[in-house]
Amino acid sequence: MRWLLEVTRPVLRPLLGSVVCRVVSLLAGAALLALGAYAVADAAVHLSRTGAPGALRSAWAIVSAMAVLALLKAALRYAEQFLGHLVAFRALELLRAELFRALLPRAPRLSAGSRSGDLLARATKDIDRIEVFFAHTLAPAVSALVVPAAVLVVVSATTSWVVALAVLPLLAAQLVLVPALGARASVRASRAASRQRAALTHHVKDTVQAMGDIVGYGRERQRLEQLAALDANVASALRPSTTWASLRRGASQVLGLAAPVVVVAAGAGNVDSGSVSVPALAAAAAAVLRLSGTAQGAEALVSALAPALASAERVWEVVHAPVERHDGTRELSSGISHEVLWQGVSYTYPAACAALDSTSGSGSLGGSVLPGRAAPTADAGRMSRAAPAAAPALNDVSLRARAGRWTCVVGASGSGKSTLAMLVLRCEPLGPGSAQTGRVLIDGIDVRDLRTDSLYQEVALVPQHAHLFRACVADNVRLAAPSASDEEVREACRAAGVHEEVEALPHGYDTLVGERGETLSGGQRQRLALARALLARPNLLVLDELSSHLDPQTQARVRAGIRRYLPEATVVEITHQVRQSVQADHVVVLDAGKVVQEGSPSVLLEVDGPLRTLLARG
Ligand SMILES: Nc1ncnc2c1ncn2[C@@H]1O[C@H](COP(=O)(O)OP(=O)(O)OP(=O)(O)O)[C@@H](O)[C@H]1O
Repeated sequence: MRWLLEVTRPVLRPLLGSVVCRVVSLLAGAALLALGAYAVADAAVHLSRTGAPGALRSAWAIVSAMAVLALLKAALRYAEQFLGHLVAFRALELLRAELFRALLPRAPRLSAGSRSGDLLARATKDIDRIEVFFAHTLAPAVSALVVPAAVLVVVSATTSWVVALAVLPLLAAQLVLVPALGARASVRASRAASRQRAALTHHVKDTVQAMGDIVGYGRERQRLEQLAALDANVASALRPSTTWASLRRGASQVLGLAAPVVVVAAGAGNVDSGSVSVPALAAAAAAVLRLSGTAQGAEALVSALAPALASAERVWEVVHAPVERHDGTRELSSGISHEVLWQGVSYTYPAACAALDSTSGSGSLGGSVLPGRAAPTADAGRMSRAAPAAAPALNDVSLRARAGRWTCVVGASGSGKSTLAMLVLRCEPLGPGSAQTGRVLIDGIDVRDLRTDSLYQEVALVPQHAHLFRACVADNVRLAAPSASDEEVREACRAAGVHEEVEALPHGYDTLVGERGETLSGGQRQRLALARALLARPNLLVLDELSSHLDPQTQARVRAGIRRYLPEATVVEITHQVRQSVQADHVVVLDAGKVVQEGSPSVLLEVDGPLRTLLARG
């Protein structure tokens, strides 16, 4: 709560304005009802005493006063809603900015080790739910205290303190006892529901992304069943909260309706003795009746606050997740090609990450997203118990990629090639069970000691599955260098061997590539990602399976283009294409996380060793 108020400090003033408008509007509402009741009771008393209706003159005065009060109430209600929503949307903006600011120093590890659906749920739904706290909770809660107090003072002054005192316990119960009923259980249930909703979001996102496969393999029914199960989980997680909310609402209404009866009962004696008039008592009963809705704001506070706080907690977790590794302070010299040295490197993936990965396609039912944080759900507990200790992806690997040379790392699938590349850019996931020993050095500096901006300025990674944004081709390439001219973008695309294909698109470089580049072929996507990396003119280029979608001729053209564009850069290429690796300056063969052979390809091909075996396998 304190954190929420700190983040949203800039909106606290309009929030106060919204609270004041609500309080005055509710007081106007109570006065409106009281005035009406007073007028009716006065007329009834007059009728019973004289047998004739009251004077028209006072009726007009009362109707006019009521009209003014009604207009005032409407205007204030509008102002309250306007300010409340202004505050809410501005608060959402502040919270989203806070979340994204927190993600930056944790990226790219956070995305490498997290379930993106859960992260998405925190950034969208959870933050949206906090809106309730600002727009619909604070003002009602404050007015639930202030308005009854003010009304009781007026009741005491216009009738008797006995009447005010008699109704006080009912109001106190409505404001304090009722909201406390099941409050903790509601917060617990809301927390559980938030986690289940995140699992649901993740499942929906997975399903939408894999729609083609799901329909192709006829798995629609299973996916729908899993969706229904996740939906049922959300509902059952919410059940205690909704049950308590109904009980609170019922109790609050009973107390609210009992209050005017108590006013009448307590004031009857005073009426008999003549110290309180019937119209005054009727007005007091009406005002107290009007309070029942106001006091229900306290009960509504608990019902609305529980999910808002549970969501706030989930956002807080991301914002306050430890930055596992702080940025370094050293810089790489620019303008020279760099040497990379993996020195006795072993790396094991986080166990939870491996377990989550293995369940992601089957509608997994919860789990933590943050590397380094224990998953708080029962499911996640089950996962981590069930997760076997992961085998190291790299096992004491030592190798050197010489400055300005082209080094190819080859090996069977799963031998650890991509992991090797990931460690250079420090984007390996961290979390329980992850372990790295040894060092990765660029020009003799441990990559962990480097400043991130220096690392990313000098080193570019073209990953296996590069992300293309829903934007035009040119803007996708420009991600690496936003100020690059059209000609520079074209030049990078020429070097990546994709220029002609882009020109042939309906709008050339202005063609929208669709979500994740779905309107392009796999090979075109890869080469656009390469063009993006080239445009940054890195001095160390890491290519992860660049050629997997390319025919041998295109591969040769792309390799020549890279060399022409970056003649001095060090290139580390991770590839399955053993045949193409023989064109490199240096080849490293990995097997089960270990280097089993390395050297110049011409020398390696002369001996009957792992490279020749891989080559023979094709
Ligand atoms: N995010 C991850 N979480 C857990 N284990 C992982 C993760 N990524 C890779 N691994 C495991 O680490 C090992 C090495 O994987 P890596 O991707 O480095 O191999 P690779 O040689 O690049 O494979 P491929 O050629 O198929 O891409 C594999 O056993 C793989 O299952």
